[in-house]
Amino acid sequence: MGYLSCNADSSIATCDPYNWELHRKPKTIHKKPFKITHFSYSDLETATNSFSPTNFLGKGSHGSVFKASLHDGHLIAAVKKTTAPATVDNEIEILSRVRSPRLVNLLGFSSDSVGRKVIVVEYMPNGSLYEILHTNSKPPAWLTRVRFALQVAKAVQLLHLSNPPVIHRDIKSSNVLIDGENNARLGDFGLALRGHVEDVKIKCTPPAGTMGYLDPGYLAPGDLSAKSDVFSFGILLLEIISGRKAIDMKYSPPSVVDWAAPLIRGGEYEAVCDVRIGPPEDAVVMRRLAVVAARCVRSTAEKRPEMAEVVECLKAVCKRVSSPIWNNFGRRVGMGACSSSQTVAKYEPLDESHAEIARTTTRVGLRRNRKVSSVPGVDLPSKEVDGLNNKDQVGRSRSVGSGREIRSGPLDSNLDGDKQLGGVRRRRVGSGVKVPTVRLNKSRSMGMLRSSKLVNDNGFLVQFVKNPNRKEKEDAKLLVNLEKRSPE
Ligand SMILES: Nc1ncnc2c1ncn2[C@@H]1O[C@H](COP(=O)(O)OP(=O)(O)OP(=O)(O)O)[C@@H](O)[C@H]1O
Repeated sequence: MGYLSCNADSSIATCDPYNWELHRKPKTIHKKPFKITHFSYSDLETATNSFSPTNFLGKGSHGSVFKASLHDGHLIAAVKKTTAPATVDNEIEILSRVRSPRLVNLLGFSSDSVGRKVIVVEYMPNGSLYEILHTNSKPPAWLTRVRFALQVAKAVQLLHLSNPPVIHRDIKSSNVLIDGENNARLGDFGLALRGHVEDVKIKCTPPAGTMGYLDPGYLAPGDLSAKSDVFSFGILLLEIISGRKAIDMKYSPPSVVDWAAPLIRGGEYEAVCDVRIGPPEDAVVMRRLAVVAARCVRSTAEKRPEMAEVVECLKAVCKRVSSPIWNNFGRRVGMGACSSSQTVAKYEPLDESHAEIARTTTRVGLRRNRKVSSVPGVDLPSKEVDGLNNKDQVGRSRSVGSGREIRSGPLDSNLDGDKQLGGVRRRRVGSGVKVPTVRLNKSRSMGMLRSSKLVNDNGFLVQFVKNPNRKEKEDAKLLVNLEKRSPE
């Protein structure tokens, strides 16, 4: 069973955005129907200077993206040429049914002389969140980070509230693009699935995603739920807070969740903030961001919050960051309040030596995240996770960049530095909760890493409320509220 595929022409012909019902319509949905254009390929060739290097915007795991100037320069678009036709069909099918200012929207499509489809989407002139966080010389300030986090959370919420829901399956910083008004938008729907989790289509689609962001509990088609997106969003949030990549071999542990989870659990919220900008002035901001990220990456999917809850939490955080004077009024009286812009300026990049010292010292190399995707024809496990044994398999497709095959045999796991190869096994941990442990081989295991401590303690929030004296009342209330909605 492979990617979802559909005939683009027919999917577009039958597409009607008015039928895109939502359980609860977020304000961001466009009410008007939108037009998907079938561009002539020669027009796209002209618009991209024959897909010339000067128009090249970037390369992903399935193809390249070019800037196109259409309609006499009145429409600037991005044209994606891909080597994986199924992902294009899927992206066209899904994006023709949903549209929002929070998404990189579909403008149209075309086919070359041999029938390979290309997809035309809105052009995002300000790069990706990955670049902003990891390659730009000036790291973004807290307000920018929180805004981006909120905007992505809204995008994911919108997808999950659609009817039928859309599960993106590939939320990561390189799929968050920044538009001309400096707003974050979620793009790349090549792996997205539209439907209810009990639908045969979803039940038959092998797991896919990107190493480092992939829900460790998503091992078989039947494991998929919107909570897998919540997990990936949690990793993205940790990345936004810390400025660390989802997986970075410069650090030990390389996985951002394995590094951040114990710190957050121990109440060391500021330890996970990006050392280049220091913690936000308002300590509550850091605490809330860390708590919500930690909840999103909980190993038990049911215990993760819904995106609606994450959105509400981030909205509140956004308010606090954008109005620091009001929020910190009590604290600042007598200390001299500073303006919002001053607050931001205070945490602009520290000098390089400071940042260097503050970083973890175990640097062993650099590695980009890899996309793993469904492989047609892979023999999938029929049993539930509880019954996984050595014969169970999850298909993995080619890795990004390296062009090497990722094992499609039994998964190897790497937990607590365990480097053994082998099949899927189970571990019983402190809380008595059974957790499937998946072995990845040494060089490819990072995406499946997770904190055993996180599992052992069976959740962060229990830890947080152990020492209520150290927390502000308001935070305690927040945690209790969050926990109530996601009972143990
Ligand atoms: N709409 C767009 N506007 C501007 N640049 C874009 C747009 N879409 C993609 N890009 C650029 O092209 C690059 C490749 O995008 P693509 O979606 O193919 O892959 P990716 O998300 O980086 O990786 P992967 O394929 O593994 O998800 C992006 O990193 C980005 O720099």
